[in-house]
Order: sequence, then C-alpha cells, then structure tokens
Amino acid sequence: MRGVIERMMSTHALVNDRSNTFEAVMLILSNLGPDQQHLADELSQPLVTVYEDNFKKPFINFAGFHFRTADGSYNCIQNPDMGKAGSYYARTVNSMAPVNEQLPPAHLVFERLLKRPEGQFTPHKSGINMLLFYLAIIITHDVFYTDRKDVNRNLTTGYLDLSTLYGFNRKDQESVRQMKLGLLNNDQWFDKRLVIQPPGVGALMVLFSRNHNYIAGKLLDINENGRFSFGPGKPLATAQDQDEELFQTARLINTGCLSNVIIRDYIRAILGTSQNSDFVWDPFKQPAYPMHGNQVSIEFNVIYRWHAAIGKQDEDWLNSVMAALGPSLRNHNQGRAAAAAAATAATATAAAESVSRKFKPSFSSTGSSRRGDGDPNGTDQSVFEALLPAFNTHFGKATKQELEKGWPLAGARRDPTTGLFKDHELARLLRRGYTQVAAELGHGLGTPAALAPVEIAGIMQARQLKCCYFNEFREFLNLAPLRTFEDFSEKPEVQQALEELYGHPDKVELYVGILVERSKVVGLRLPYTVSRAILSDAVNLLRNDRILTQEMKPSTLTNWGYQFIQGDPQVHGRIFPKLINLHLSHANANGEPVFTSEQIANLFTIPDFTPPL
Ligand code: HEM
Ligand SMILES: [Ca+2]
Repeated sequence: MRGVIERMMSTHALVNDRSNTFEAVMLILSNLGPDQQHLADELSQPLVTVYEDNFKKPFINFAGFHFRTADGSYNCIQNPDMGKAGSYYARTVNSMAPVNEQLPPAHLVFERLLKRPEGQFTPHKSGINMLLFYLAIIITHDVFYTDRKDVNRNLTTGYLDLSTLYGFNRKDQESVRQMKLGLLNNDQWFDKRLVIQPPGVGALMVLFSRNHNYIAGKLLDINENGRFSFGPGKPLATAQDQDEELFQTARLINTGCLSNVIIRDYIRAILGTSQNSDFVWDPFKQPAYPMHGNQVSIEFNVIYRWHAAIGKQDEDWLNSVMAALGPSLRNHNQGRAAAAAAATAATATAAAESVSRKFKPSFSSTGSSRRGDGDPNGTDQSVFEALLPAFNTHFGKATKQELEKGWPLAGARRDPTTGLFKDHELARLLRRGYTQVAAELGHGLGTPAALAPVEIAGIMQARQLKCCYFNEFREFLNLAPLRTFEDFSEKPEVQQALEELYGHPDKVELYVGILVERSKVVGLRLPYTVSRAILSDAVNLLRNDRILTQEMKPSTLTNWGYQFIQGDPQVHGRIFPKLINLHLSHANANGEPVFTSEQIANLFTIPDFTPPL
C-alpha cells in the first residue's frame, strides 16, 4: 500500500519498481468483482495510457540512420525530403496585404536606402570584429545556396552540417575525400563560393577541414572496441568499409564541433554575453519533441544578408575582387534576376511533381543503393569554377601543382607536395579578421557599393518569391508594426527616402525594412527585427536536426569523440580556442599561440576595445 501511495503522489519522481505497485493495484482491482467492472476500468484505463505514452509517436529515430546522408535527406525519417539539398525554400509568412503596384525600381532602392556613401564608415559600437562575420559567412553558406536557374530552390542542405566542407551529395563528397582512412584531401573543402570571400573565411574552413582529419586519425588510433578494424572476424569487411565508417563518424564529430562554436562562441557574442562565461543558452538542454527536420525559409535567407557589416579592409578586398572579376559576377547576378521571373512559373509544376515523388525512396540513380546519395551529377558550380582562373591570377597566385591540391586562398600558399597551407599564413588571415572592426548594422546606407549587383538581384529575388512586407513579418513575430518612417531609421535621409519610395510604412518590403531599421544596443547590435527572427531560425535549425539532438552520444561518436565536442572545461566548454591552437600549432616560430589567452577570451571583439562614451 505504501508503494501505491508513493506512486499516486509522484508524477515526475522516479518509481521504485521493487515495491510491486502495479501488481498490487491489479490485485485490488481483480478482487472488486463483476459489479465493480466500471470502477476497475476507471482506475486501470489511465494506466494503459501511461504505458502507451512511454513511446512517443511519431517515432523520430530508427536504427541504421545514425550517419548524415550526403544530401541531407532522411534527417527527418518521417519526411525524408525535409532539408534535402535541392528542395524548395519554405515560406513562413503569407502575405495577405494588397500587392504594391508601384514598387520602386530595385536600383533606386539600393542607391537611396542601402548604399554605403563613399568614404563613410561607422565602426561597430561593441567592437565586434570581422572574424565573427567570417563564421557568419560559413553558417550562411551552409544553409543557403539559391539556385540561379530557379530561385525557389536551395541547392544546399537545410541543416548546419558543414555542407560547405562536405558538399551536397555523394559525388561532391567524394570529390574532396581521399577515400582511405576516412580522410579529406589536405586543407580542402567543397564549396567554391567561399573562394571569393575574404580569405579569412577560407582559413576558417581549413580549420574545420584539418579538424576532420585530426578526428579521423584519432578515431583510428584509439579504435574503441576495435570498431574501425576490418578483415575476417572484424566488425568491418574491407578497407573501403573502414574508410566510410571513419569518414562518417569524423563528419558527425566535426559537425558537433561546429554546433559547439555556434552555441558557445557565436550566439554568446550575438547576445552580448561573454564568450568566457558559464552562461550558455543551450537549445539542446531540454529534449525537442516532436522533431520535424528543417527547411530553411525565404525570409531566413533575406534577413541573413549582413553585408552592411563588412569592415574597411574587407571592403577594399571586395572592391578589388569586383574590379577583377566583376563582369562575370555581375552577369551571374543579372542572369539570376532574370531567371527568377521565368522560374516562378515553372516551379509550380515542378513543386507538384516533387510532392508526388516525395514518398518514393531517393536512391541514387547511379545504381548505388546508399540512402541519400543525392544528385548523381554533383552540384553544378560552373559559375564559380569559371571565376577561378582569373581569381588565381590576381589573388591566389597558386602554381599548377598547388591548384591540383585544392582551391587557392589569397595570402596563403599550399605546399605543392602535401597540399597543406602554412600555419602562419592561415593564422595571419584569421588575425586579419580578428583585428578588423566590423561596421554597424542597421539604419540603412551601410552596404558596400560594390555589392550593388548582388543586392539588386536579392531585392528582385525577394519580389519574385512574393516575400511578405516588413510589417507583416513583424506582426508574424508578435512585434508591433512600425507606424512612422521615423520609427525605422535614425537617419533623416533614410526616413525621407522611405517616404518617397514607399509612401506608407506598411508598404516597405521585408528585404529593405530589415536593413534600414534601428538596431539593438548591445552585443552584435542587430536591427531589432533581425535580432528577434534570427533566434527563431537558429533554434529551429538546431533543435529540429535529428542528428544533433539524437546522435551526439558516445555510442555513435565514440567516448573520445563525445568528450571532444564538449569542449574544454578550462574555457567554459568552448572548442573554438582548441581548434585554433591544435590546428595552427606551428603559426609562430617561437611556439607562441596565435592568440594570447586574454584574446582567446573574446575572439569576436577587436583587441583592446574600449566602448565609445
Ligand atoms: C566581403 C564579404 C562578402 C562578400 C564578398 C559577399 C558576396 C556575396 C555574393 C557575391 C553573393 C551572391 C551570390 C550568388 O549570386 O550566388 C552573396 C549572397 C549572400 N550573402 Fe554575402 N558576401 C559577403 C559577406 C556576407 C556576410 C557577412 C553575410 C551574412 C552573415 C552574407 C550573407 C549572404 C547571403 C545570405 C546571401 C544569399 C545567398 C543565397 O541565397 O544563395 N554575406 N554574398
Ligand atoms: Ca547545410
């Protein structure tokens, strides 16, 4: 009877099953006799629910699905196409407002509201540096890659799975693998789009590439319970199986490292909390259920174009890249704007076909039976491939032998035999971002002029995608709509231009509104609406990733791998400092680390920063 009382009193406490409560209750009920069947049902039926509820439905994880597929499919097993490379952007807000029949020309919008006036630069008031934005670029390229032939589609995977490093399908992935011992080609990554970014972005990518090979080597060294051994009587049959098992396990651990950096460095800096603090806003602390997978949205793409933050040195870089490669890039973007229109009509039919295909398995058509291999032709990056020779002539300066080893980086050379970049050159590129103050975001008139073709194409694209108005987006997020143009920006010339171009605050487009809005006063000082929306997007991205929420455990990653992604307890569970120290250990001839321990404490703020009065 004590057990029965205990159980009745405790809804969440653990149960002592040795007191045989269930059996005692059953015994009591069985003695009630036929007249009391109603009472017996009343008491026993809730128990049926308790037992049923032990298994949450829909089931979210299945055996044999512990690795990421190459194309991001099957992350959500119930809905395997969710977040798959090449699928359609989600729409989170339905625009119900009347269509604006007098939309201002996109180039005028750029000129009057977005373009950074020549010679003007407002340094970031929290001293945030470009290193943070290099990471932001890696994150945005991980989840956005608008197909220029059909702007409704996203060519990359909708998960933070380092698809920039590993590619978007099996063919891409194999193009950067050594196909032995689970290794990637030295200092190589997949996504060529990163080559034209400030070279610190590539240097950061190389850190993750080196991290992968370090992890793969470590896994084999430790070879926990012989799990990576092959041959008769061993868990794996062949050397190919060993390569695959090591590669996919290392890939998971590496993506675990990326989410550590996002949670413990990036989000902390966005919120304005110290990177070196015990406070962590951990989206994984509580179990996420149900889990739907993630499909990135058109609105997320629009709010994550933080071009206004570009620092002075990187603006100079951008100008020189545009001067050298501009015509090809411009054609690319103009082609994209034109293609947007044509694609919208074609997409309606294609989308319907895709839905009818949805429940068929997406096995590779090359005859391979591997789940989630994706497009057998690989990703068409010919646009960026075409830029490479000119880029290399002006910036990379790599020899033919170096180019055979991997993409060029401006300011760093590969060893022609090993393909490895020199530690000190990579360190210099990272420090270039670390010491370079970013620009303030928000209020408008902050975007480097050289990005005009990119922004104009972006505005056109958002229009073709029938993106909602700025105020509709705010209302969707439960935020009060802005009523006057003074509410938008503190700059009178922006208020004036908004009035002339749009006439009414409700008519301001999302793309423009978020760039001209006032910004928060701490941390990354993002414009208010962006700062609110980006957190919803980030939390959904992380918590709806089955692999990040279900598979980051010792049995999948090995004990060593699991421990590794927890980061260093000496620096508040961060792994970023370790990645830098471990993978750039030869940066200084005297053995000094790339960053002092004081600098490591705040990697996303320029050194010796004192806030303006
Ligand atoms: C100097 C630095 C940067 C350069 C040179 C640059 C360049 C570009 C270019 C050329 C495009 C158009 C790509 C295309 O047409 O396929 C683009 C798009 C984009 N950029 Fe940047 N960008 C920079 C910084 C940033 C930063 C800091 C962010 C945000 C954190 C960002 C986010 C985006 C996004 C979300 C897109 C749209 C991507 C897509 O839909 O495919 N960029 N950028
Ligand atoms: Ca991805």
